[in-house]
Amino acid sequence: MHDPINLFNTIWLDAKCRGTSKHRNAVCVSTIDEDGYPNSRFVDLKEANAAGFVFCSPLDSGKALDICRNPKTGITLWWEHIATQVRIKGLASPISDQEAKAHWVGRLRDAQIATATFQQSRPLASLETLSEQYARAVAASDGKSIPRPDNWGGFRLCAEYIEFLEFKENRLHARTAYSRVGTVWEQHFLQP
Ligand SMILES: Cc1cc2nc3c(=O)[nH]c(=O)nc-3n(C[C@H](O)[C@H](O)[C@H](O)COP(=O)(O)O)c2cc1C
Repeated sequence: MHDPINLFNTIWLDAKCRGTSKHRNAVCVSTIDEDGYPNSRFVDLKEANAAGFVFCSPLDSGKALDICRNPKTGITLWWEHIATQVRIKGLASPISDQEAKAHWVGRLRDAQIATATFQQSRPLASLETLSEQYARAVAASDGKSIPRPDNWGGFRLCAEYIEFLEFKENRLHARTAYSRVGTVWEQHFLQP
C-alpha cells in the first residue's frame, strides 16, 4: 500500500515542476475560531514528511490563536493540472525555534520586510498607510539583514487523515482515504 505522505510528496513535486499556478505551494489551512466557526485561509506549505505538514506564520495571528485554543486543523488543496483534491486533518503544534530560523532565512527579502513591518490581522487605518509604512521600512533596512521577529514561527500539522480525490468529468471521482492507526496507515475507498 502507498504511504499517503510519500504519495503527497510525489504529486506535490510534480505540481511544482509541471503546474502552471504561480503559487504552487499554496494550501488552504482551516482552523476553528473562538466562536466555533471554521476559519480558512491560504498559506505556503513549506514541507511535508512523516512528522507532518509545515507552514509559517506570525505566532499571534488569527490562525495561531485558533490553533493554540484548538489544535484540530485541516489542510485542503486542489491541483488543477492533475485534477486532484487532497484533504488532510490532524493536530497542529508549533515548530521549534531552530526550524523557524531556517524558514526565515529562506524567505525573500521583500517578504521578510513585510512580515517584520506589519502585525498580521490587526486593524489598519487605510491602504495608503500600508504602502507608506512599507516604503519607510524598505528605506530603513537598506543593505541590512532583516532579523526574524520574535513572534514569527510556524506550525506542523501531524496528519491523522489524508484523502486524495481524483476528479472525473463523469463525476465518478476516485476517492482514496488513509487513516492513521497507531504507526500504520489504513487505506479505504469512498463513494464519490
Ligand atoms: C497564496 C497565498 C499564500 C499565503 N501564504 C501565507 C503564509 O505562508 N503565511 C501566512 O501567515 N499568511 C499567508 N498568506 C496570507 C493568509 O491567507 C492570511 O491572510 C493571513 O495569514 C492572516 O490570516 P489569519 O488572520 O487567519 O492568521 C497567504 C495568502 C495567499 C493568498
